Amino acid sequence: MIGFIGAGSIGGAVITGLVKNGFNADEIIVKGGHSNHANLLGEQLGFQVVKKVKQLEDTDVIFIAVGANALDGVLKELKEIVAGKLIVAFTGSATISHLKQVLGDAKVAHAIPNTPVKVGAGFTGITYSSDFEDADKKKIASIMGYTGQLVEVPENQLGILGTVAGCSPAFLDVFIEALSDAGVKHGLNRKLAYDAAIGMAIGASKLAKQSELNVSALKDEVTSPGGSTIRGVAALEEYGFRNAVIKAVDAAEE
Ligand SMILES: NC(=O)C1=CN([C@@H]2O[C@H](COP(=O)(O)OP(=O)(O)OC[C@H]3O[C@@H](n4cnc5c(N)ncnc54)[C@H](OP(=O)(O)O)[C@@H]3O)[C@@H](O)[C@H]2O)C=CC1
Ligand SMILES: O=C(O)[C@@H]1CCC=N1
Repeated sequence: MIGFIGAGSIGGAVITGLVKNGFNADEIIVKGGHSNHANLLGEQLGFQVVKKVKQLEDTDVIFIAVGANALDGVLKELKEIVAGKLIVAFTGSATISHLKQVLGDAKVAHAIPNTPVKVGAGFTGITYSSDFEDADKKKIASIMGYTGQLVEVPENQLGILGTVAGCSPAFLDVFIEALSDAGVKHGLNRKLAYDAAIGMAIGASKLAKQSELNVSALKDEVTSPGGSTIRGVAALEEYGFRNAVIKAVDAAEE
């Protein structure tokens, strides 16, 4: 059995990705928050929702998906049942040392998933406490594997990895929205403009993933000499697109 504390944006996305990709909903127990959100998701996906952290006693892995303001309250309750369990916190501000300090001897991990976990195409960075054994890591990997890729990194790289993979779905969504706005400005209807922009993002990402060429060379393949694309690339540079992306990551990191 696995447990979740919190089923908001990221908790809900991970749970949805698990269930939609074949993880048995009967093996999931969720401790919800103050709203009805966890109950509604539970009705949709078929997992059990409980009112107290203590009711997660029979689980062997617990994912914490609450925000920073609720973390310490949750950890305090968790301490009573933590023995022998693996604890994985998604809370952005959590650190291994803080989790260890409050939970004592528990094996803890800090992970930053991204919202594409919801469709099994996620990219999650994770850092484990030093007492995590290979079998423990395999157990977490076998669960998170339902939601996409899981990559272990040292704790000092988890923040930036979480920004590059975890915040950036919002950056890409803004790009897709802007591209579709431009299509509408030039006469496409909104649905076709979104279909084209999203279809391109999926296709170009798939090509970048599968091709032996790096993205710079893939860009070169699109930019015909004297053609329209290089003029668009030049305009992106003129308006500081590359720097805007770097500044967005800087801002998120701060
Ligand atoms: N959104 C994302 O893409 C990502 C978020 N994160 C991190 O995950 C954390 C949560 O973010 P996000 O999901 O966006 O935020 P949300 O506000 O969407 O979700 C937080 C959830 O926690 C629930 N909650 C609060 N207190 C408790 C409690 N005591 N017991 C059980 N549940 C509780 C809330 O339930 P209710 O509203 O019902 O009270 C809410 O559904 C943040 O620290 C964020 O940095 C990490 C990676 C990606
Ligand atoms: O905005 C946030 O705080 C979280 C962290 C990664 C994605 N969303």
